[in-house]
Order: sequence, then structure tokens, then C-alpha cells
Amino acid sequence: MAVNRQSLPLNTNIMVPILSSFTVVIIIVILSKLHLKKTRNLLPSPKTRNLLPSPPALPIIGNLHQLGPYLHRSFHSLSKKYGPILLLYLGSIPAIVISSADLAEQVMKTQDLTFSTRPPSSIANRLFYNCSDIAFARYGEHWRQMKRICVVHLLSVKMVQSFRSVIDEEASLLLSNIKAAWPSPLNLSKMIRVLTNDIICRVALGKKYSGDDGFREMIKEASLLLGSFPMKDYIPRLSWVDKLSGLNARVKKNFEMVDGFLERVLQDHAVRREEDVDGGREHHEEFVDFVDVLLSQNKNDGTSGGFRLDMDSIKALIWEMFAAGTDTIYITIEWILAELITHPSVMSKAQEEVRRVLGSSQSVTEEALNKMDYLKAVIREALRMHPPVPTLVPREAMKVTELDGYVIPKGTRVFINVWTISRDPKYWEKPEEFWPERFLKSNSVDFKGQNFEFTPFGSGRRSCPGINFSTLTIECVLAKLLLAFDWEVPNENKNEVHDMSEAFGMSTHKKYNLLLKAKPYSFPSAK
Ligand code: HEM
Repeated sequence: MAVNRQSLPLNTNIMVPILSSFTVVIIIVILSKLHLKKTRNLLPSPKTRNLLPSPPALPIIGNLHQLGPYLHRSFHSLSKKYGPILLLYLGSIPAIVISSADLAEQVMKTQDLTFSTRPPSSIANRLFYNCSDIAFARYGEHWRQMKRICVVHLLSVKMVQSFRSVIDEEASLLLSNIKAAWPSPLNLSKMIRVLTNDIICRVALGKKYSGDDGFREMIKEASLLLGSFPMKDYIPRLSWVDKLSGLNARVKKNFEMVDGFLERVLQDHAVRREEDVDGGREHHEEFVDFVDVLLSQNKNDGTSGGFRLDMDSIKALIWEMFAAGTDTIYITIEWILAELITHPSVMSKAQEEVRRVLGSSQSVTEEALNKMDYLKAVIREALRMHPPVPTLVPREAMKVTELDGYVIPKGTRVFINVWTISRDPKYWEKPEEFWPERFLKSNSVDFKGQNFEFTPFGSGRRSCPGINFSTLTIECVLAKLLLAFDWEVPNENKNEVHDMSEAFGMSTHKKYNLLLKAKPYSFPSAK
């Protein structure tokens, strides 16, 4: 799920848009003074706090003042000083930050069950129907059944293969639009964003909504809200600020829009199903979207081990596919292209491979992809340097436990900083260099969750169920883009295109758009 996004499933960027507002800072300072004594009593005793390395915390806000908008970078700096496990207070919430592969393995494998729940999030609670989704759901029977449905029915290898034609059609449409733009520059970032949104729309809802401005705004607002910082969750005594700042009203409005939209989608599908049955037609002969699958699960609820997939859970799951799927895939493709364009020799090698394997054929089959080792290495290298969810989705300790000899109280939040781990010189040669060849070695690591120095999709019970779908989409789209065009950076855009700065947002996407020229490529014999 999409995105450097803390609350999002994907959103680990807790930050600070609201907190940094002047008014709130003043309020905090006054309250700090007024309640200093009382607050001291609320913090754990010095003895408990000393158990883990921890930067000094302030009353009320804890360590929030030490965190910037790029949470993974703030955690990175703190881990340089305090080590691979450290304790922070996010307001009144204790949180540990993990920055080594060994400790990540402890959390996601050895003690996976202990760390299998998600912390509460008031915004996700509202937007995802009391956390009836997967990514925000607390560990338990509901989450287990929802994840099973997702893994077995929505994102199974067979289902993902059935989406191939959708991915192919949408990518071909993208190529036509790019061709039409030559020789003018184009905003490739924007085009890829629309592409991934269209693919997810068709796969999840059965049709595209990209032409609908209201739909785009609704998704954008939802992801902004999921990336925001509700006082209620971290400094409960300041929860009134959420009302004053308009946050509560925005959440309510967005929920009502999303709910109305999903109601209409479900209605449309239900009517179509009835028409198919009345007309004696076989329902969805060629392609079944997520809504169809979930509605049939809902109908067959007796066969799903007694689990009742109610309408709220269906809506939460459908909506989550957007939250988790759109940005992550878009961001990954954007970073890969940015790195390729910045490293022309890598670009040439990748293009040479794609053109050799595919020839003039536009069809990117599974067999063809299996011959593109270099392209796969490029994708891994981009995910290593730019993991879209850099601190994973936070977990929470379900009971008191021990990590690295430190006592971890029940309810402690856990962030795993994969951004730091996947550039740690202890595991990676030349970690700051974009060097896909590192993944061509016979003993190279994979991102499937078994190598804890490289887990952009997480690992264990809470790992990402969208890994096959993402990999297929990224590989197909990239192969087509490298096959069909030679890429040029207009002089006036050079600085922005090659600038690898990150933007603040739900996920760590590139700060500056890819404004490029795409020269259509013709195979020598076809000239
Ligand atoms: C490049 C693409 C993607 C990346 C890098 C990514 C990454 C992640 C990460 C890091 C997590 C949290 C793992 C953990 O806590 O250990 C996650 C969870 C999740 N992802 Fe993805 N994701 C991607 C694409 C997708 C797609 C396409 C979908 C669905 C269409 C999806 C659905 C989910 C869901 C439902 C969860 C929650 C799993 C749970 O809590 O049990 N993701 N993803």
C-alpha cells in the first residue's frame, strides 16, 4: 500500500503540517509550562526510560520536535547517534525505531506474531469503516479473513495473470500518447500517475474514472488525510485542535464522498449481475474485477469458513486497493526512470536487453520477462535506494517482550527503517551508488521477505499482498517504455530531472516531475 506514509497503510510520515503551525506551537509551549509537573508524572519512570537508548523528550510533545517531514531521514540521523534500536515518544505514544537487518528479522520473523497488530489511527478508522480493511486492521480474525480473501481471491497468481491484458492495454495507450507528444517535452510523471490509477480502477472497479476530476480530488484528499497528524492520536489533551484546524470536518466530508462513490460502484455491479442472470448470460466471461469477486464472496459467505464479508468490509477493501496500490507502483516506476535517465550506461544496457528479447514485438509475455535479468536488477536497485514505504507500516507490540536485551512494553509502536537498512554499508557495497549489477550475482538478495537487509514490501504476516501485481505491472510498463523510446532530457529541465530529492507526502515520491522528450525508436530493419 501506497505510500512515505505513516498512517497510510503506507504512510509513515507522521508529520508535522499541523504541528508546525504557529498557533499550535504557542499552545504547546503554554501547556508545557502549565502542566510540566503533571506531565512528568505521566512519562515512564527514569528507570524504564533508560532501558532503551532515547533522545531527551519534552513534556507533552515527547520527541516530535526532533522529527522532520521526512520521517525516515529523521530516524536515520537519530539512529546514527543512538544505535539500531531507539525509543521515541510521539506525543504520549512510545515508539521504537529499528535500523538493522538483525533486529528487523527479530520483529518480522522471530517475533512476528508479537508484532502483528497495527496501532490505532483515528483517521484510518473513519476512512476505512472502523478499520475493516487489511492494512489498518488490528490483528485478529477479521484481519486474517480479509487478508486471506485478498491473497487467495484478489491478488493470487492466477488473478494477477488475468490482469495482464488490462496492464498491456493501458500501457499501450500510454505509448500512443507519448508518441503523439514527440518532439515536444512531456510530463512523464503525470502520465505514469494516470496510468497506474487507470490500471487499479479497471482491476478493482471494472472501469476507469481518470477523466472524473471529482474522483481524482477525492483520492488525493484521502491520501493527504491519511498522511496528516491528528492531535487526538498522539496528544489526546489537544484533540480539540483537530476540530479547530478543520481536520475533523475534512475527514467527515471525504468519508461521505468516498462512501457515496463506493455505494454507486456496488450498486452498478449488483444491477449488472442481475441483468446477466436475467438475460441468462455467463457473468464476466473474460475479466472479473475486485468488486465482482467480493460480491460473490459475500453471497457465498457460508463457504468462507463462516466469515461474513459485510458491505463495509467490501468498501474498505476496495478503497484500500487505491490507497495501497496506486502511489506505490507509480512512485517506483518514476524513481526507476529517474535513475535510468541519470545513468545513461545503465539505461543503454537495459534498453539493449529489452530490445534483444522482445524484438519489434510489443507483447511483453511472462516468458520474455523471465529473460530480462538486467531489467529486474534495475527494479530491485531502485527499490533498494527508494523504498516507497521507507519505514514500513508501523506495528505495535501485542505483549511485553524483549528485543536486543531491552524490555519492550505492550502497546509500543514499531517502525522499521528499511530506508536506512537498505543503504547500510554493513550489507551493501557502494550503498549510495545506483549499481544494478549488485543484483546479478548468483547469491544476490531478493525482496520477497527472506532477506532482511532488503524488505521494501515488508515480511511476515503483515507483508504486502500486492507484490506479484506490482512486479508484473512495473516490469511490463518499464519494458514497453524502454523498448519504444529513446529518452532525452531538455536542457532547461536537466536540474530538476536529475535531482533525486524527495517530496513530502504519503509516499516518498520524487520532488520534481520527469519532464522529458521521448523519441520513438525504430528497429534498424524497419527503417
Ligand atoms: C511497489 C509497490 C508496493 C510496495 C513497495 C508496497 C509496500 C508495502 C509495505 C512496506 C507494506 C507493509 C508491510 C509490513 O508492515 O511489513 C504493505 C502492506 C500492504 N500492501 Fe503494499 N506495496 C506495494 C503495492 C501494493 C499493491 C499494488 C497493493 C494492492 C493492490 C498493496 C496492498 C497492500 C496491503 C493490503 C497491505 C497491508 C498488509 C497487512 O497489513 O497485512 N500493496 N505494502
